[in-house]
Amino acid sequence: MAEESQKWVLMVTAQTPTNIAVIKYWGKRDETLILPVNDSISVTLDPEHLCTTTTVSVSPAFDQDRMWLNGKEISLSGGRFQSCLREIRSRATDVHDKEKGIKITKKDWEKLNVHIASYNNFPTAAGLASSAAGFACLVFALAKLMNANEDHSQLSAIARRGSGSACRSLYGGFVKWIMGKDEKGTDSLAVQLADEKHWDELVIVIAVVSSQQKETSSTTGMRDTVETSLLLQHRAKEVVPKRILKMEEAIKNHDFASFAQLACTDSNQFHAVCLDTCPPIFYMNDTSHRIISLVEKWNRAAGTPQVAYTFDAGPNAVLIARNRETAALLVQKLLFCFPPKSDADLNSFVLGDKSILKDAGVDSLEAIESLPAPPEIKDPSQRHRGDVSYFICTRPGRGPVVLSDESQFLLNPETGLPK
Ligand SMILES: Nc1ncnc2c1ncn2[C@@H]1O[C@H](COP(=O)(O)OP(=O)(O)OP(=O)(O)O)[C@@H](O)[C@H]1O
Ligand SMILES: C[C@@](O)(CCOP(=O)(O)OP(=O)(O)O)CC(=O)O
Repeated sequence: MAEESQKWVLMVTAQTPTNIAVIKYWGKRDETLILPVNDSISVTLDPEHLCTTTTVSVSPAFDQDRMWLNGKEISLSGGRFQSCLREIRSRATDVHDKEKGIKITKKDWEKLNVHIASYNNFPTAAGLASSAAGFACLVFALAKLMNANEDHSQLSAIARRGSGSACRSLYGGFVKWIMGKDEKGTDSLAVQLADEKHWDELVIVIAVVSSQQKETSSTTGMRDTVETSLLLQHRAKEVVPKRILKMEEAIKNHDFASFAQLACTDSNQFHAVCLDTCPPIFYMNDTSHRIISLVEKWNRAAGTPQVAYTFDAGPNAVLIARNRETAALLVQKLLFCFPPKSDADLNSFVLGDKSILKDAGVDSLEAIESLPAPPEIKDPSQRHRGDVSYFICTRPGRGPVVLSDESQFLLNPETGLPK
C-alpha cells in the first residue's frame, strides 16, 4: 500500500437503474441469505428517469466505514449492508493506480475503510424500488473500486443479500432472478433475458399515487405472508413456474397480449396473497383500483391488451403501454381522470420523458381541463383531482454504468467527504 502519510483518496462513481417486476418475488425460503420461494422477472427502467448514483471511496485516512444516503449519514451496522461489504471485500484484488501512484494489495482491503455517498433521484422507501437500485449500485461500485473481477450474475448474488429485488438491477432490459436450489444460495442470481433494445416500443408510465413511506415494508410483509398464507404456497409451487416460462416466451416473441395478461394477473395474485396474509396487508388503495378498472375496460373494448399494469408493495401504478401511440392515449385518459390540483405546474406533474405529453396534445394545464372524457369512465363529471401526486414517463433501460465525469461524483475527491 502507498504510504499512509500520503493520505490519498481513490474513488468510483456508478449509476444503477431500478426495476419493476412483471412476475413478482414475494416470500423467502431463507431470511438471512435472501433466497426466494419462486423465480421472478422484471423490466429495468431507464436510469435517465429513475436511478441511484453512488460514489464509493477508499483512503488510509478513513477510520471507519461510513455512508450518506440522500445527504444524511446513515448507519452501516445493519446485517444487509454488512453482508454486501463483507462479500465484496472477500473478492477484492490488487489495485494499481499508476497516475496517482497508489498500490493496494488484496490483503490491504481487509484493513482499509470506505466512504459511500448515494443519491436516489426519486422517493426512497415509497414503493418505487429504491432498495433495488440502491443495493445494486452499492455492490457494483464497490466491485469496481476493489477490482473484484466478478461477472454481473455473480455480483447480482451479492446485491441480493442487500435486498432481493436488487439482484435484478445488475442488468438492463428484461431480467430473470433464478431462485436456485443451493442451500447457500450460490445459484440464486439474476440473468439477462433480453437487453433494452430488444423491445424498445414499450413505454412505461408510473402514476405516483403516494410518495409517503409505506406502512408495511416488503421485508415484513413477505415474512408474514410466508408464515400465514396457504395461497402463497400454491402460487410458488403451481402458478409461478408455468407463468415464468410463458413470460419468457412472450418477451422473446414481443407478444404484448400474453405479456400484458401475465403481468396483470401476476400483480393481482401478488396482492391477493397479501390479502390472504394474517393480518391482511393492503398495499393498493381506491386510486390504484380505479386505474386497474380503467385499463381493464380499455383492454376489453379494444379486443386486445393495449396497456399492462403492475403494482409493487404500495399504491403506485406502473403501466406498460404497447407503443408510443397507446402511451399518448393512456396519458390523455390518466390526466382526464386524475388532473393535478389547481396550484400545480405541468412541469412537475409529468416527469421523465415529457415528449409523450406532446404526442398526447397536452402543452398546458388548460389543455388537461379540456381533454375528452375516456369512454371507460361511467361518470365523466367526476374527476379525481390530486389523487395522483405526479406521473413519470419512462421506458425499458440499460444496466449499471461507471460515471467518469467528476462533477457527478458525490464525494469530494480530496477529502472523501460529501460535497
Ligand atoms: N441509494 C441507496 N443505497 C443503499 N441503500 C438504499 C438506497 N436507497 C434505499 N436504500 C435502502 O433501502 C431501504 C428502503 O427500502 P424499502 O424496501 O423500504 O423501499 P423501496 O425499495 O423504495 O420500496 P419497494 O422495495 O417496496 O419497491 C432504505 O431504508 C435503505 O436501507
Ligand atoms: C413487491 C416486490 O417489489 C417485492 C420486493 O421486495 P424487496 O426486494 O424490497 O424485499 P427484500 O428482499 O426483503 O429487501 C416484488 C418484486 O420486486 O419482485
